[in-house]
Formats: sequence, C-alpha cells, structure tokens
Amino acid sequence: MTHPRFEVKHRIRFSECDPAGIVFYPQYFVLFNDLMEAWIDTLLPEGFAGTIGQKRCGLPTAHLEADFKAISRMGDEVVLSIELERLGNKSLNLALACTGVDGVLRMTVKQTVVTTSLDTHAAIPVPDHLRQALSAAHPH
Ligand SMILES: CC(C)(COP(=O)(O)OP(=O)(O)OC[C@H]1O[C@@H](n2cnc3c(N)ncnc32)[C@H](O)[C@@H]1OP(=O)(O)O)[C@@H](O)C(=O)NCCC(=O)NCCSC(=O)c1ccc(O)cc1
Repeated sequence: MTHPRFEVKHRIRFSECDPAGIVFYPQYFVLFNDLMEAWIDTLLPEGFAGTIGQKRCGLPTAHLEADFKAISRMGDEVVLSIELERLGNKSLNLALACTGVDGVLRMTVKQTVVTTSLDTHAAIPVPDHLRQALSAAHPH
C-alpha cells in the first residue's frame, strides 16, 4: 500500500557540506527534523512549535536507521519526503528519503518517534488531536 507523502524541495547549502563538497551526513538528520516540523505545521493549527511549547508533547527519536546510496553536492536540488508508515499507540514509524530532482535516490531513513510528556519525559499515547490529524491526512 502506498501512503500519502509530504515533500519539500531543498537546495543543498554550503553550510551543509564538508570540505569534500558533499553533504556531511548528520546534516541530513537536521534537514529531516526541519521536514518533520514543516509536516506537523501542515497538520495541526498549533503546528510543531505549539505541540512542543503549548501542548508540552515531545516527539523524541527512539530508533533511527539510515542508508546512504549516492552523494549530494552543494547546489544540488533535492526532494525531501516523509511518509507515515505506522501510527502506533505511543509512537509513529516514519519513512524519509532524499532524492535528487534527477530522480537519483541519495539516502533513506526509517525513524521511530515516540510521543512523550515534556513534564515527565515518559512515553504517552499519541494525543487525540494529533492522532485524528494523522489519520485524516494518512488514511491507511
Ligand atoms: C522514547 C522513550 C521515552 C520511550 O520510552 P519507553 O519506556 O521505551 O516507552 P514505551 O515502552 O512505553 O514504548 C512507547 C512506544 O515506543 C516504541 N519504542 C520505544 N523504544 C523503541 C525503539 N528503540 N525502537 C522502536 N520503537 C520503540 C514502543 O514500541 C512503543 O510503541 P507503540 O506500540 O506505538 O506504543 C525513551 O526510550 C527515551 O527517553 N529515549 C531517549 C530519547 C532521546 O533522547 N532521543 C534522542 C534525542 S530526542 C530529540 O531530538 C527530540 C526531538 C523533539 C522533541 O520534541 C524532543 C526531543
């Protein structure tokens, strides 16, 4: 089954590259965190900042695996995509990818983020408003 994807275009910046002129790999994770923020911003009126700041719901990463398939260079135009693979009780399984506009897959990530209380930092069930927004946007 294919699931709806959220995508943004991105131009690889100087500040994201190492002296070899290719993306320094941790930068992909920063780009993907920005992508997750933008995605949540489209789903919830309070957005990602409000989820953290007002709702006091954290989304820490519990599991992260990455495969690097091809290099990305400064100035490359890429598409960053995020897809909800599974909506669990207290976690979300995400599939992320960076693909050149030339269609060449640069890298992929599988990530599990857990919903937590920012008061206790313990896992909590995915809050109803987030679950509803995710279910509406990503009917499985
Ligand atoms: C995430 C945790 C609170 C989970 O605690 P646990 O006691 O394991 O919780 P539970 O046993 O109740 O499991 C909850 C769910 O998480 C899932 N889970 C927990 N650990 C894992 C791992 N390792 N892999 C996959 N799934 C996992 C588990 O299967 C449950 O899934 P559901 O079926 O959907 O309910 C705890 O492991 C923890 O604090 N880990 C450290 C997290 C961390 O420091 N991550 C790195 C940086 S965090 C960060 O960058 C950040 C970004 C944004 C923010 O808002 C906050 C922080």
